Amino acid sequence: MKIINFAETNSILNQYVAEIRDVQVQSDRLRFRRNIERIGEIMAYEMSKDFAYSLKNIQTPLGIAPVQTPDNQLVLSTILRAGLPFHQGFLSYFDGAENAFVSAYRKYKDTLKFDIHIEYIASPRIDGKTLIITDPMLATGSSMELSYQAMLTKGHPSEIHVASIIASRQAVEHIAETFPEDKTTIWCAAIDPEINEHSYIVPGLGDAGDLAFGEKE
Ligand SMILES: O=P(O)(O)OC[C@H]1O[C@H](OP(=O)(O)OP(=O)(O)O)[C@H](O)[C@@H]1O
Ligand SMILES: O=c1cc[nH]c(=O)[nH]1
Ligand SMILES: [Mg+2]
Repeated sequence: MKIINFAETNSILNQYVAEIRDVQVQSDRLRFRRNIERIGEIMAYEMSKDFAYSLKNIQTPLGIAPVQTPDNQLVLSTILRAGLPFHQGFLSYFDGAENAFVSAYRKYKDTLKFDIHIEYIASPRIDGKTLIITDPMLATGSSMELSYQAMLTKGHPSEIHVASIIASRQAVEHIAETFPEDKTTIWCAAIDPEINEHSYIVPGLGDAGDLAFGEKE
């Protein structure tokens, strides 16, 4: 399994990651969502370098221009709700992609224990396609794993890209154990060392869904 961690390279992306983590800045919801979207845009651009390309001859008003363009059939899937602005960032670049949406939420049994519930999936067939699953937070990795299992009811992709912004070390290990080794790549902007007793990433950024859209009751 390939793991691409953008924190290992200095780029402007680090500024956006710093802002979504920063308690003084992250409460500006518009900026929070836009930063997540911008990280999605940059990640999409970097990911596009991994696709398969072929030469097309493009008719311009003055002649024929040879251009290498990607041939992958993309399915851009996200996990509601925090995934929405991240998904939008990818979609701004991969505008021809098909889209899938999965709902996954933590149903608490008490303050510490919870199950992940998947209640909604809207997806095209994914057989032989490049599946990109976006979710800004990978804490335990369970939402990502169960969403992927739900996507498999729609077929088998030829390759899988798991895209997150902040992943815990534990989640990266969990994805490595539960996704097909030979066709999965994990893309993230940071790998944080731990999760706490509430399964929140530390230092992380807090609750991405609440920061983007407001607290749930
Ligand atoms: O790796 P896990 O331990 O499964 O946790 C990560 C999940 O938690 C967040 O969603 P959340 O459940 O907070 O829902 P929300 O997007 O509606 O806020 C996040 O967007 C992931 O989907
Ligand atoms: O740290 C975490 C864990 C789950 N969901 C979040 O939004 N943040
Ligand atoms: Mg949340």
